[in-house]
Amino acid sequence: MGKSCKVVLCGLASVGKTAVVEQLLYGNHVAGSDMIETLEDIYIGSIETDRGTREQVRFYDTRGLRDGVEFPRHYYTFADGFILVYSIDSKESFTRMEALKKDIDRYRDKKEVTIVVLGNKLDLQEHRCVDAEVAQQWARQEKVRLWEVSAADRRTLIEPFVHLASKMTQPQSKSSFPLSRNKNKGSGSQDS
Ligand SMILES: Nc1nc2c(ncn2[C@@H]2O[C@H](COP(=O)(O)OP(=O)(O)OP(=O)(O)O)[C@@H](O)[C@H]2O)c(=O)[nH]1
Repeated sequence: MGKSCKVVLCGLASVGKTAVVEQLLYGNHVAGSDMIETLEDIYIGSIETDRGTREQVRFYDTRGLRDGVEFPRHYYTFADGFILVYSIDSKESFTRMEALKKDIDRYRDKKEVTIVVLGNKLDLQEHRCVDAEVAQQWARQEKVRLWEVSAADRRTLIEPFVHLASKMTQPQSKSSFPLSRNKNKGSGSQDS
């Protein structure tokens, strides 16, 4: 088991942040169940990576953003990863998520954080307000991965969380230290 990574879940209120993390870890969220407003909850999970290792992840489920509620700045600097959640039936939640991504880029002082975006409530197709292709195009521009998921269907959550855990714990490539013990010039390579 490697080091524990810190992942912050954030987004507009009621988009399903708690539902997503509880469905992933416990498999017991029933969509539409009574909601309890989160202040901050911490979940510890063991997530499998695409290398077959298991990594311990601390999920910080944050207070949902509402009018007049700013996302606390300290999260920007201490997280190793972010899960930005919007709901496909709410354009406002997408706009708020975009603003969060901008603020992460502006305020994080770590060189690298992994960001995964979830368009939740995929089961509410008939109420869709955020176009899937427009969302994917935005994600490509921002160089982040985006999945549409439903907290009601745990299978939709596996791929994004495996991706997140794998990226956050990716071993440093040897080639990122190009000149150590190597007298040949120009032998370095760039991380993709
Ligand atoms: N249909 C449907 N409902 C969902 C889904 N995910 C969450 N919900 C419902 O949406 C409501 C809000 O879910 P929460 O998980 O409490 O949302 P949250 O973002 O954690 O809310 P705050 O803590 O207030 O920010 C609850 O009634 C959930 O059951 C989903 O994928 N589909």
